[in-house]
Amino acid sequence: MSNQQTTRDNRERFTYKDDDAIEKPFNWAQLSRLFSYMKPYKKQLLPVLIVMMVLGTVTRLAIPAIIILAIDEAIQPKDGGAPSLSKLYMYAGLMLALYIIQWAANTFRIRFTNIIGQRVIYDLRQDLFRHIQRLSFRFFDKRPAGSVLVRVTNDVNALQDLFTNGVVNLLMDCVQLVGIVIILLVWNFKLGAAVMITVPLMFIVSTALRRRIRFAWQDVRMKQSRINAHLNESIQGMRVTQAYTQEKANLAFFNHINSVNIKAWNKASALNQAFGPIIEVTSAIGTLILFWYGSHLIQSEAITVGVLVGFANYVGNFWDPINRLGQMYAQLLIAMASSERIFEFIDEQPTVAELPEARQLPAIRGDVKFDRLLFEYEKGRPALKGITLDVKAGQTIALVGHTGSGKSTIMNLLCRFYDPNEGAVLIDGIDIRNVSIESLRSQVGIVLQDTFIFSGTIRENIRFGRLDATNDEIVKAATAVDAHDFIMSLPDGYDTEVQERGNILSMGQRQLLSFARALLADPRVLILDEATASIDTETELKIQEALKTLLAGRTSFIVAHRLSTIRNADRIVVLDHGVIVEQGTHDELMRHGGTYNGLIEAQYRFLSA
Ligand SMILES: Nc1ncnc2c1ncn2[C@@H]1O[C@H](COP(=O)(O)OP(=O)(O)OP(=O)(O)O)[C@@H](O)[C@H]1O
Repeated sequence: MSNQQTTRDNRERFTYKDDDAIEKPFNWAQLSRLFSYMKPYKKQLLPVLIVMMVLGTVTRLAIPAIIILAIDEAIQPKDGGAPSLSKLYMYAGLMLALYIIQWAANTFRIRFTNIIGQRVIYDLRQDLFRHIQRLSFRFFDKRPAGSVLVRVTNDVNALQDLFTNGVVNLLMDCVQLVGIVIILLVWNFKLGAAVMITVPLMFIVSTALRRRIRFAWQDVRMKQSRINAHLNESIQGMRVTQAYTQEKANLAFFNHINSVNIKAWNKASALNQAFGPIIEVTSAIGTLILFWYGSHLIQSEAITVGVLVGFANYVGNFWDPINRLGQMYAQLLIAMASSERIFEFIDEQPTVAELPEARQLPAIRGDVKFDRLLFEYEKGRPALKGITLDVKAGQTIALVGHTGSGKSTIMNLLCRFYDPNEGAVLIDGIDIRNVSIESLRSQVGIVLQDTFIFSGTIRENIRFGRLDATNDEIVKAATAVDAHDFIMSLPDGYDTEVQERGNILSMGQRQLLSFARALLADPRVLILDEATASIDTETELKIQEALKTLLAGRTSFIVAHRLSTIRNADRIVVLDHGVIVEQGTHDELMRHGGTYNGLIEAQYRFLSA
């Protein structure tokens, strides 16, 4: 294979779906929704802001006026009198005072808006996380974890500048601009209008550029989002990458997306910088007009030198906010794009919704009935095709069948991670769609094959089953499933810190922890997805014993892989392509000589091969 070929393959190694480009620059409804997050702080924010903004703006606008007075009354008095040093000192003192007030007002405003801005960001992130936690499995099925992560981190961060100083600066710049325009026009209408004649010109020239800047930043955001999604996936899949020694190939792909990102960034920032010269040229033209036309007016004694100097000062101040507004425009666009992505998540409704009139599921006995369940994850591909099963409280049911036959799906419906397309799941005769999700899941426990261990101590990981459990109860639960000894052999016993996904624990140990967790939760109905990984015989025995303790007195459904578990079940339900094909005890099914018999014989053949 040629080198070139390899590079091309690497570029196409992973595919990430780009977000759609946003055509409209502004969506006012969305902007107002974004600003509604500032509402709770309105009362706190407004009075302080108004005072600080007025102080900042008035002092800034007053300084050139004092310069005019200093020239026209102290340095070269209009009435032809002698220059006055004492007056000059007075004006200088006044200017110094104004500068100090301006500095104090601005410093206070910036600190204050930073604090409020951070609170708004906090609220937004909190809102987003609260909502994401409510979303159903279907939502997560469709998206890589990385893309969800990026919205809670990067997209919310992108709003930071806007909320901390952006909005206030925008307001101040607008007020300052309007103030300068009014002052210039009132002071000398002709000169004012002449100086500002270049403004519409600048807007026309920059229109095309603004559009290009907008698309360029959008492109940068997409490229960054791709990097984030890939990074997340790479870190999560690091073991597989290293096991298959794919580091070099992955690096080549990363290099590709990384350099594409840099190119996009360079392009956008070059376009952004082109905005500066446009403003500089227009401001230079404005200044030329000012001095050319202003000196005419001085000659005809229509204005004084002081007025010309004051005008020059105001005109200088006039272009600063325009320049900042240009930059602010890019910031606003980024904020718009990010808020659209954030609101898309916030507007996503959980597909498994709680009825408004949902009642609490009373303490249950544990009778479970699946009534003619039909279910499909994707339209046209049914995963369950009419499942009916009646289970009495306290029974243990083993679900067996080929991979993809629908075992986990039945369990997903019992926990209400999804709702069936047709049919119903009843617990003690109550349709689980009519009760609150919390009251259901607090009585239906699930132990997954891939035990999830969170960062924290072993104790806290077990306590996950019931947050108000005492330390004694935790030890009791761990002892009951025979996890106590191994926990005590860890460096800090129950206080040993385990990292995300429990990397320091073995598979068997993780399973025992998850049993302890479930035992602590003490649900009436227990679902257990048995691990397929083979473990040593001693641990296997331990797990079987622990299982007995865990299952005692509960209605249990086990997606079973071990013959020992299957044999101990009250009933074995055999699934095939979303249909129950057989059910009965081990002996009955073996005698029957059907699918189950085939599965068991295949397992024996495999074990003795
Ligand atoms: N989140 C999902 N989105 C779309 N299809 C899915 C999803 N989960 C499962 N399926 C499909 O539904 C069918 C049943 O899957 P299910 O996970 O219930 O099988 P299973 O019997 O538990 O398999 P295994 O023993 O391999 O865990 C399969 O065809 C599978 O491809």
